[in-house]
Parts: sequence; C-alpha cells; structure tokens
Amino acid sequence: MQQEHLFKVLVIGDLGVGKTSIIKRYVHQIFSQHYRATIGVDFALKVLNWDNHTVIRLQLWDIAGQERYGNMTRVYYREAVGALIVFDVTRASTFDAVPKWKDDLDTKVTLSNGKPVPAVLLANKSDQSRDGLSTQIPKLDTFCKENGFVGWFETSAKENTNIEAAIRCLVENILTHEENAVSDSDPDTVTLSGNNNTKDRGKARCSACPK
Ligand SMILES: Nc1nc2c(ncn2[C@@H]2O[C@H](COP(=O)(O)OP(=O)(O)OP(=O)(O)O)[C@@H](O)[C@H]2O)c(=O)[nH]1
Repeated sequence: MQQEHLFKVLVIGDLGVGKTSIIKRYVHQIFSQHYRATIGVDFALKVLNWDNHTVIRLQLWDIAGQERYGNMTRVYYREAVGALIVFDVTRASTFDAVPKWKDDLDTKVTLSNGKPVPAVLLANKSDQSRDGLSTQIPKLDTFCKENGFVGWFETSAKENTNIEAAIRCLVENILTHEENAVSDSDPDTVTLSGNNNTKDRGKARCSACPK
C-alpha cells in the first residue's frame, strides 16, 4: 500500500547565508550569484519517491534572515516537523547566531509528543575559504551534541555539495520520530527504510545514517 507524508520543513539562519540558494538548488537544480533578500517567507515543494511504497511531500519554508529580529517566526514555525539551520562559513557572525536560531525554534515549536523538532546544521558556501571558522568546523560534532542538532553537513549551493545528503538525513530523522510517535499508539506500525545512496562529497555527520 502506498504511504504519503506531508512534512513541513523550515530553512532558517542569518541574512544571506544561502537559504534560498539551497532550496533553489535542491528543488530546481539552479544557482544564481545574484542576491535578493527574502521578505517574510517563501515556499517550495519537493516530492520525493522515498521508496517503492512511500511518497514524501516536503514543504520547504524559506524564512527571511531578517526575521530573527521580528515576531513572525512563531507563526511561520507552526506545525513544522523539521528544520535546516544554515550558516555561512565565510562569516563567523552567522555561526555565532546558530544557537539563537536553535533557541528560537525550540521555544516556538515542538513535535506533538513535546520533543524538539529534528534540526540539521548546514555549514554553507564550502566552496569558499572558511576564514574565521577554521577552528570551529572540526568541532562541529561536539557543537551539534551540545546544541541538539541531529547532524551537520558542509554544503555548497553553488557546487551542489551535500545538499541532498543533508535533507535526506533530516527526512530520515523525521521518519524515525514519526514511527516512534505512531508506534506509541499503534503496535502494528510498519518500519520504513531510507535510501542511503549518495554521491555527495564533503564532511558530514548524520545520526540516522549508517557510519
Ligand atoms: N559561493 C557561494 N555563494 C553562495 C552559496 N549559497 C549562496 N550563495 C550566495 O550568497 C548570497 C545570498 O544567498 P541567498 O540564498 O539569497 O541567502 P538567504 O539566506 O536566502 O538570504 P535572506 O533571504 O536575506 O535571508 C547570494 O549572492 C548567493 O549567490 C554557496 O554555496 N557558495
């Protein structure tokens, strides 16, 4: 029997870190150097044929970086089941803002069982030099454990590095949470298996993926 899921996923992080570019690369396979700030929120939909009997509709919410200083995020975050938090490896201030974005997320939305929504950290623009962040990147495993991220990936929207892998990691974690939530009430739950094929390069860690 065919299973369908609709997952609302937030893409958040400071101004200009590459949120829109990551979504455009993932959904439309395009990249542009041209920067146009997102105002408020934008949306994109990606349909994934996850396996032979599972279709996933990913509703990606591209939230403007400037919203960190606004009050709208509570409205945007409602009913989200996962998040990508993005920083720019060329600007340390965008990494310093990551715990603020994570706090914002965790205080404004939780899963139906009260647990935090799974979040994956993206170190974007990995095609550029890491400037002030060269000492932090090797410590991202520890940073993720301390800040409650399920995994992290060095990504490049420009070169299409690790974006599919990062989103697959997030979806695997969302599915795991869903299974746990359903199996609490339904002992006949079917276990889903993810697709782990990847050609992506770059450093990464995902708690739901085989090591
Ligand atoms: N070199 C490089 N540039 C990138 C990458 N991703 C995004 N950019 C550039 O960074 C700039 C900002 O990208 P956006 O995707 O608009 O950033 P954003 O996070 O959506 O910005 P806001 O909507 O203002 O929050 C653009 O000029 C992009 O071309 C990347 O992986 N590598």
